[in-house]
Amino acid sequence: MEQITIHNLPFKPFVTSDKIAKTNAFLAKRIAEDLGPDEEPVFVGILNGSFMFVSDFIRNYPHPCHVSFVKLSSYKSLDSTGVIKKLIGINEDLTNKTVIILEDIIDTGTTLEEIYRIFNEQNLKQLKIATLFFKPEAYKKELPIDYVGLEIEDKFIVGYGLDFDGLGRNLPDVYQIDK
Ligand SMILES: O=P(O)(O)OC[C@H]1O[C@H](OP(=O)(O)OP(=O)(O)O)[C@H](O)[C@@H]1O
Ligand code: HPA
Repeated sequence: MEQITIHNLPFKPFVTSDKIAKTNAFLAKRIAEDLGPDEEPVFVGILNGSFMFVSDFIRNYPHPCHVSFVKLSSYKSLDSTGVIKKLIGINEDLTNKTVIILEDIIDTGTTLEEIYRIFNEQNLKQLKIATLFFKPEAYKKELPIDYVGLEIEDKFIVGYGLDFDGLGRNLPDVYQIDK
């Protein structure tokens, strides 16, 4: 893998698609073991970034499950604006359901806070959070994160669904800003 340029900024290879695939399998196995075969969880992906993760993750999930998406948005560029908008919500009734949120990345935790606010209003059986990437040094909240794929340093990444100003989501591997 070579260094790449997106919007004039250099990015270096960081996590290969192979490592991502292994991490997905590990997360799905752990969640399946915790929930067991009869739970029928609703996996909820947070758009846009999570679309690739969700699609690969659920292929590794061995038991019956549902899949849905919500769209919230805060990031405009490299930094969070801190403003969250809920653009698409879930229509189905989640009362008494086990909901597992699937995030591509938890960074400052601003989005996660909003997720807890929205889903705690519904009378769920349980709410669990799974994220492929987590930046512990950037995380500013106390909210629990149940399943973490990979802990990473506090540097901007792109690829595998994650974008930098709209570009880079299609990259199968993940790249880290090189500066
Ligand atoms: O912990 P935080 O600091 O809130 O950052 C994490 C959020 O940022 C990204 O979404 P973004 O708002 O960029 O929207 P996108 O998924 O459409 O790219 C990512 O997909 C997470 O949802
Ligand atoms: O490092 C990141 N890359 C892309 N999107 C993001 N959203 C929060 N952190 C990131």
